Amino acid sequence: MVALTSLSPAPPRPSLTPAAPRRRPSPRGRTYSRSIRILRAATVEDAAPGADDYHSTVRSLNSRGRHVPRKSLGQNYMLNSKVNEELVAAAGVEEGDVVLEIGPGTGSLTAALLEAGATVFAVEKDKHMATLVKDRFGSTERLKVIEEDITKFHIRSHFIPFMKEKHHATEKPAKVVSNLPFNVSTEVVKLLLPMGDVFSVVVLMLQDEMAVRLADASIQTPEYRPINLFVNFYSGAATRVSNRLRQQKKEPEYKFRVDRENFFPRPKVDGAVISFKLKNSEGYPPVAPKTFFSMVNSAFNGKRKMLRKSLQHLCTSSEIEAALHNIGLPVTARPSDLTLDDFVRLHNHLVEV
Ligand SMILES: C[S@@+](CC[C@H](N)C(=O)[O-])C[C@H]1O[C@@H](n2cnc3c(N)ncnc32)[C@H](O)[C@@H]1O
Repeated sequence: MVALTSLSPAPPRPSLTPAAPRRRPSPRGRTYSRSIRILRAATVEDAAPGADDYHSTVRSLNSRGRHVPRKSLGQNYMLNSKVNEELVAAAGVEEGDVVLEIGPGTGSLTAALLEAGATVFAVEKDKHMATLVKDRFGSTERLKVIEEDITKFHIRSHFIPFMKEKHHATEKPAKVVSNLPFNVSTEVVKLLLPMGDVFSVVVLMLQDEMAVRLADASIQTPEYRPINLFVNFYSGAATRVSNRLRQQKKEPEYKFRVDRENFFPRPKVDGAVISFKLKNSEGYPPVAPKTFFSMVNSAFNGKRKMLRKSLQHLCTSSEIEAALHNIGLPVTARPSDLTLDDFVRLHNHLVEV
């Protein structure tokens, strides 16, 4: 039986010493990793119906022939129903909410969302898991399962009509709650954050390291990257009041760490839950996102270079120096010295040149 550890609060984040994988010889003389051994052993276990613990997860996986979790699809299933409940609570899901869930897997988080009274639109890439989750909740009208790859799926054209139908006349925005496959998390974050007209809150289980980088990276640190500017552009408090509000409540919010022992099979890294409050377009900085992020990416291509050098394809270095001077920054500034507001002002000065 795998040991489940409880949720760990966000700060401080103690470092964990990963347990050495236990191995035992297989009947054919090969060795199985611990997770596969657990999968085999559990087929004979009796699980409490409906409980999303280790036994029921494995039972679901075995229900239509033995299904070995696929690493390429980031199939690390949640064993701890408490974590699912915390994910649902982090998004403030309530009766009547419409929620997008990416990768329902065995449906353990889906069950917690339905239990909270939500209507769920679930997108699952694995045909086997999509069928499994459809079978599990077959009779409810509060669930739609689509077998698709979220990175290729046109969310707007499928989700908005569903949301309108389920919300009837209300204008209430939807939410996203998901235990994401770690391998597509950056792509999914980039896909979802600019959708503030559809979603108010996005709560995701990510790799802990990524959640920390998104929530904590500040200027003049090596972790500060274009993705942090992207996150601040599309989520958090509106720019005009951002600095003051951010001091009151950090955005995005790192909610809690989830030890790797809570997943099956156990990944090599811990997970963490992060919450983004999406802005709608009135809250975006006053720039065209396409040209703005093209400038930001160019600036960070030469991360250690001064902006007067790395942005030379846009303007002459003296024009860049003048723009930096005009916005109150040293002419020798590097990209990691600039906040989102600084970049916006620099962009607008350079565009006007
Ligand atoms: C980390 S598991 C989470 C499963 C379940 N929600 C849970 O908490 O146990 C990720 C799930 O996402 C699915 N998945 C992987 N890549 C996907 C993609 N590109 N689009 C949609 N689903 C995907 C996997 O098949 C798997 O079911």
